Amino acid sequence: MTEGRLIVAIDGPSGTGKSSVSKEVARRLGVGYLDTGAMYRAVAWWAQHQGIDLTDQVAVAHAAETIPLVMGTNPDDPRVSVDDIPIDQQIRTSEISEVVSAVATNLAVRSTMKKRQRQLINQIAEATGGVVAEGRDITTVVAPFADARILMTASEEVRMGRRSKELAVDAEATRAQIVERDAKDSTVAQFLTAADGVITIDTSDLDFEESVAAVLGAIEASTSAIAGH
Ligand SMILES: Nc1ncnc2c1ncn2[C@@H]1O[C@H](COP(=O)(O)OP(=O)(O)OP(=O)(O)O)[C@@H](O)[C@H]1O
Ligand SMILES: Nc1ccn([C@H]2C[C@H](O)[C@@H](COP(=O)(O)O)O2)c(=O)n1
Repeated sequence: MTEGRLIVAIDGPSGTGKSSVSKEVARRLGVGYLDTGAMYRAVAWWAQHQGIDLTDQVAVAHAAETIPLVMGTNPDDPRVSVDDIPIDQQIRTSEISEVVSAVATNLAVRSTMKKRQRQLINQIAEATGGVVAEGRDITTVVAPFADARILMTASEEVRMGRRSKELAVDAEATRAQIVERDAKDSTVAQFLTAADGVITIDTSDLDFEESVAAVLGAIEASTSAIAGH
């Protein structure tokens, strides 16, 4: 740990429970939280709001550089706003879920996001004593220096079940979206298998509380290993 600041990086495919588990872990540790997927969603929403065609890579990259985005980092209320407009609901619509990969696979956008996310991680850790940051490339690209690096996985069936329960829709209706999005996103980020030094937690047979306990255990193991070094 750097000067008493705890940085936790969590990656994994869609629907594994990264956001809900990360928020709870941040709450229990009394540190901040960063949802990096929400940042890609915000860029997609902002670009569309400005009439930009998401296949126009240069215009979308410019939108990512200039977006007046403010990320809430309180795990109890991680509000996302653009130009002072709260957009939490707008960015989680199925319309945005369907198009967000076009933004997330734009390499110029990823480069801008990496800088912003790394800056935010350091600022949040400075302000609250630590941060739990989650996404697809946090353990590998954005914060490979994190004190604990975790890949959360779950079988496709379990992930679809969790997502469809949450959205109150048929599991089959979510299959195509989840599978297609992960396939596209995994062309630019490694979140299907763990990189060296990253601890894998398979939550397929774990309930929510057990998943939180497993992540807290992995953080404890990683930080003890660093302290004993
Ligand atoms: N271990 C678990 N057991 C049962 N349900 C869980 C578990 N973990 C998370 N859930 C539920 O699964 C749903 C999906 O979780 P969440 O949105 O946190 O996933 P995610 O990995 O962040 O997905 P995405 O990357 O698509 O945003 C939520 O309703 C959450 O409460
Ligand atoms: N670090 C990240 C975070 C997210 N993404 C992509 C993956 C999704 O297509 C999109 C939204 O993420 P979600 O809110 O569903 O977790 O952003 C990424 O490429 N890198």
